[in-house]
Amino acid sequence: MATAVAENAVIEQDALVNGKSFVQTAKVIFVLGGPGSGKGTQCASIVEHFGFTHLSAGDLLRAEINSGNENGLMIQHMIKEGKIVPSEVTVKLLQTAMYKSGNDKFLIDGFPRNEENRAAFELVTGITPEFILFFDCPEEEMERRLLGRNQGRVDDNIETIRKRFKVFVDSSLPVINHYDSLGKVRKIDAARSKEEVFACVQPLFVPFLKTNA
Ligand SMILES: Nc1ncnc2c1ncn2[C@@H]1O[C@H](COP(=O)(O)OP(=O)(O)OP(=O)(O)O)[C@@H](O)[C@H]1O
Ligand SMILES: Nc1ccn([C@H]2C[C@H](O)[C@@H](COP(=O)(O)O)O2)c(=O)n1
Ligand SMILES: [Mg+2]
Repeated sequence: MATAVAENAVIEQDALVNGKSFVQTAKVIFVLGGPGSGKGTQCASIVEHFGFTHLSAGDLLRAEINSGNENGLMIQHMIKEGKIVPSEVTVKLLQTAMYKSGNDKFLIDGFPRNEENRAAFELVTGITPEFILFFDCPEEEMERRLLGRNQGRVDDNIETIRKRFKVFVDSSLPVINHYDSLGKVRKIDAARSKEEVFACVQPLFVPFLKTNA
């Protein structure tokens, strides 16, 4: 409870930065793609070259499990089952992380995962994404990568992986299609090497480099 109050204070305090609201200055790119398509891997390279803050919704939720917070057990269960955690939890975590970062350029990885995520983020933050970076990869390749990832994730087992694939097709692809209808999707063939994928990603971020002019 005390933590929630403190986090709200951070958000309210930071409503204006240099006379501009955070919403007016923040640049957000949603990074989407199936489980194992390489979102986290590519985000790490984008951060290195373009100074974005990388916020993985999955990582924030996993951190919450270990924080002793009241939602921890619920989140753990949802992740083990490959299900999507209620938006009010995830949006709050993202919002807090954005304000705390002090940055104004964000890669939001693995979010929005469904229509509820999308609508809640837009309603609560008022932020419209610059574009959606979509890593398109066949399931067989994603499955191979996830089974070889070896990071001790409770959801990197074949049973949960199959559930996550189904949730991606049923709930996440419609969100990508929604943004596509608005002309906001930048689709990348993610079935190639990490370097080849990044070579396609890089030009999309050049406009976000700060110039001295
Ligand atoms: N282009 C690639 N070629 C081969 N392996 C890759 C490629 N990109 C990432 N990987 C590997 O695949 C695994 C999954 O990558 P990563 O964690 O970036 O995927 P993700 O989309 O973030 O997955 P999740 O949705 O489960 O978090 C990692 O072990 C990573 O090293
Ligand atoms: N918007 C989100 C993002 C993630 N989760 C949960 C459910 C996912 O299977 C899990 C792992 O996410 P990943 O690290 O693969 O991006 O986290 C969610 O509920 N809502
Ligand atoms: Mg990831």
